[in-house]
Amino acid sequence: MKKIAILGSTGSIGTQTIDIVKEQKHAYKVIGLAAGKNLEVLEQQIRELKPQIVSVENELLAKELAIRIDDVRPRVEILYGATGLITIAALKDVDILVTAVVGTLGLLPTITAIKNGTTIALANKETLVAAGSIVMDLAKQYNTKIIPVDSEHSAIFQCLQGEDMSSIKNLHVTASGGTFRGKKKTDLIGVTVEEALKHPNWSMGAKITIDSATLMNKGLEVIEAHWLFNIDYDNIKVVVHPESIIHSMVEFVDTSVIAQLGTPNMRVPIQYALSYPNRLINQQKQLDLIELGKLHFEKPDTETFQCLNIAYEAGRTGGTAPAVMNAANEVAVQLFLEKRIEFLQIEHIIREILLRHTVKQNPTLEEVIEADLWAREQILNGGEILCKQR
Ligand SMILES: NC(=O)C1=CN([C@@H]2O[C@H](COP(=O)(O)OP(=O)(O)OC[C@H]3O[C@@H](n4cnc5c(N)ncnc54)[C@H](OP(=O)(O)O)[C@@H]3O)[C@@H](O)[C@H]2O)C=CC1
Ligand SMILES: CC(=O)[C@@H](O)[C@H](O)COP(=O)(O)O
Ligand SMILES: [Mn+2]
Repeated sequence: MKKIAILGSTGSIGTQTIDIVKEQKHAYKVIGLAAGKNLEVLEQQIRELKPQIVSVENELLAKELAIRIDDVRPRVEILYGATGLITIAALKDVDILVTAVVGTLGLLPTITAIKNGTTIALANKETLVAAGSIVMDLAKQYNTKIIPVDSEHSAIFQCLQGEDMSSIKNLHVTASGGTFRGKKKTDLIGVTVEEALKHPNWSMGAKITIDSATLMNKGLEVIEAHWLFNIDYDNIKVVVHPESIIHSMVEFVDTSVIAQLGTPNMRVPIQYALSYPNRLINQQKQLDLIELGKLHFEKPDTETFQCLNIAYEAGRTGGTAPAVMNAANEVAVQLFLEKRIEFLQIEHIIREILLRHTVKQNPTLEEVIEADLWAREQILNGGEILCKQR
């Protein structure tokens, strides 16, 4: 039986991970859970799974949770804040840590788990975007496995099993195109948060759904693929595939292309990350190609959705550029979700912050964190004019 801990247990990836754990009771035991604010869902998870230790966003929530679960036996240790996440990541007897929080909040717990030798099922792509070089170097140094959960990277990882990495010619990362696929810049003026949150194929958390609509999600995934598979940016291609059935492909030097297919369902890559190197029988819907009939492919519209090229550029620049881009994106998306800026301002803000930034090459972890905080501050404290621009 594998012991697991989940950071972000109440979110989209977190709750689906728990569905799998409940379905495969014989295979997994949850010993740690971390959530933000959603005490209702967390309480339910604690009652069902009886973890040893949990964490929430702040002290007040920790106190409220303690009252809610006062009757639960054996008693559950309750922590909070960044220390709570790091303490759970540092647990010695966890076999797999699922990192399913959003944003660079996941960085320090991931590094803690790597140093602990705990296998990571990585959903939290922002960690690799901000500090890919540091994270991958540490994983190598501590001989810690990082297994991708992100559907595209899980697909590539599956396609690469038993393959020689030197035989890879190109990675082909598929993109749904997001909710505004086919729209032009003028169509995007004044689009609402509600419209942007309607992903055509996947039901996901708010931040990644907006990232998908701007194509920044694909940009983040290109950088994630660069670090996970050690492939040059020139050899990572993005193809729009509106059905999200092919989750990504690997093209080899002999022109063969291997793809991984499935219905758009995150439970499959999550399950694979947990059961790797084995596959477990499950109750998920089987893909029916005859029912589907056709699959489509097109070039990404990088004129309308500029975030994809911004990410390629930041990735190629390297150093602190991806961390700054990622932090600017996190803040801009949050401002959009709070209806404080327009959809099109997201890419404008990211570009502007990158222009203001002096890139530091080969940054230390502290310098990455400093760059991340600098970008956030630029927008939130000095960005009045930036955010008002329409
Ligand atoms: N959703 C998906 O299908 C996919 C997601 N990913 C990636 O996985 C990650 C998670 O995404 P998703 O599940 O959609 O996000 P959600 O927004 O649905 O979930 C985020 C989780 O993080 C928790 N959280 C927020 N703040 C804190 C905090 N301060 N301390 C501890 N926990 C906190 C939330 O808790 P609470 O709700 O209790 O506040 C929630 O459990 C992202 O990096 C995303 O890019 C990758 C591929 C697919
Ligand atoms: C499910 C998953 O992995 C998401 O990252 C998904 O890929 C988002 O879809 P887009 O292709 O629209 O970005
Ligand atoms: Mn993805």
